[in-house]
Amino acid sequence: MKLTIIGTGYVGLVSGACLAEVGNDVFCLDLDADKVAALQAGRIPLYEPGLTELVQRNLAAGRLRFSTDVAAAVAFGTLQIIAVGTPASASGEADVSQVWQAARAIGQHMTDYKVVIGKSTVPVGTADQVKALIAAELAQRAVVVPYAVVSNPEFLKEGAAVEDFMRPDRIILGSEDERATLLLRSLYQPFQRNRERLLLMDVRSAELTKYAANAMLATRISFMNELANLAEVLGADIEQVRHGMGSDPRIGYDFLYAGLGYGGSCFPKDVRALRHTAAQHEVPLRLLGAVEQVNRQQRLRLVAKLATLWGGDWQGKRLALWGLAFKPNTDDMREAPSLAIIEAVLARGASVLAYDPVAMPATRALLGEQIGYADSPMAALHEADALLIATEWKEFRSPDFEQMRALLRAPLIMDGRNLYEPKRMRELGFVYHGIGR
Ligand SMILES: NC(=O)C1=CN([C@@H]2O[C@H](COP(=O)(O)OP(=O)(O)OC[C@H]3O[C@@H](n4cnc5c(N)ncnc54)[C@H](O)[C@@H]3O)[C@@H](O)[C@H]2O)C=CC1
Ligand SMILES: O=C(O)[C@H]1O[C@H](OP(=O)(O)OP(=O)(O)OC[C@H]2O[C@@H](n3ccc(=O)[nH]c3=O)[C@H](O)[C@@H]2O)[C@H](O)[C@@H](O)[C@@H]1O
Repeated sequence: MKLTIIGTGYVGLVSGACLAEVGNDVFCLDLDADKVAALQAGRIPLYEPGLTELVQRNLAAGRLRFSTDVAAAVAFGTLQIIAVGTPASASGEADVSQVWQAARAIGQHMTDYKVVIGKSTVPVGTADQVKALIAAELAQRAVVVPYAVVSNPEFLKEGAAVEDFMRPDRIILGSEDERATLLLRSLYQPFQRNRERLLLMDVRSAELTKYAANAMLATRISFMNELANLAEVLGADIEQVRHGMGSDPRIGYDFLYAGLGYGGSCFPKDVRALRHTAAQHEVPLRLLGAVEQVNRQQRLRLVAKLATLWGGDWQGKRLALWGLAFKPNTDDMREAPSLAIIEAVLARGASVLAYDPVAMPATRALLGEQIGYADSPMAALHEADALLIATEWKEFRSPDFEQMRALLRAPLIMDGRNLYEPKRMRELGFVYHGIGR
């Protein structure tokens, strides 16, 4: 099939590369000329396991192309997949201006049947507005061209994006147009393995499903973080509680890890956007208000603990920080808990020496030399008064504890991801604080 992806960010690039991999002819449009030039040369502007090989292979095979040419992009695909950003605006509302821009471009240039597919996460009603915007552009041009608008939200996770796209748990399709539904069924047929994974529903329900899923996962995380704080004062261990809870199939093990709160480009903005939509319709989502509040506090949980340990005396202290990215296997720093931690530590007058296997360039672009960057986890410990772990990268799981103790000025570990066994750490001579244990 010939298809166009509008917006070649995380979702657009992964979708485009995966759809090309199964044999489609894919045209990726982006307005960012530098990004497009890099992609044309096979350079990927983000860190995502497996993506570089996938893009290079499909570029070489001629199934994948990158361009800034809007007219050519609209002319190319029968399917026009909108995957532009929908960041939070100051009020928390999703800013859908990039979606409007994409819709207008389609209306301005289309000359034959198009299925416009909303893949960006957008408030309920956006597909209807996209439809109206295209209609207005066609009216302006005084032409009649048939088209359908459907909703097909994306559920991939950063760090496992290629795998998630290639083997989705489910594909949500909001479509009220039979011809469009048939085309999308055949587009996704190669990704369905042994069973039907495509759930067909009306457009508004599909748009809401995306927010509902992210809000539910964020709720589980805040629930566990709040419970962890209780476990700590009760002398229980949240890790053991997590195992006990997860073994009930009605609860399940996924997304029950207590930690430093959720970050990333989606949970924070989507929870906010859903609350905003609800408030607009005077249906307050009280639970989600608490989910956000718990999350904000959780990011600084270990800084607050450090404050009780260090008292008011932070001047001249140095914190070693392992992990900057909001989660492992990505260099994405959007809403990373590490940023809130760094800000609080610097504000109190201490310094930070950080190490992250991939996110240091992205952090430097944001923070410059406000913090130091180490070449290795061990180098970050040099003359540090404590180590704080903010991201559970695999390479932090089994370090040389003897060497760590020798390097740290004080053997204090604040483990925001519960990587180690508290008892063992104490036996090794560390003062060890995890989350909820
Ligand atoms: N990042 C993720 O893991 C996931 C994101 N989503 C949703 O997918 C959408 C896209 O997210 P990301 O890929 O992270 O965004 P992003 O910000 O990484 O990429 C968006 C891209 O669109 C381009 N763009 C903006 N306006 C354009 C236009 N009019 N024409 C062509 N290109 C344009 C930008 O230059 C940028 O490269 C958002 O709605 C997000 O909520 C959904 C699932 C997962
Ligand atoms: O809409 C989106 O963009 C995506 O948002 C999340 O994906 P992502 O943000 O890439 O990463 P997650 O693995 O979900 O982690 C999000 C945050 O929650 C935290 N988390 C996750 C799981 C857990 O048990 N505890 C926990 O604190 C992570 O550390 C991270 O900061 C969803 O998992 C995807 O399904 C969705 O498509």
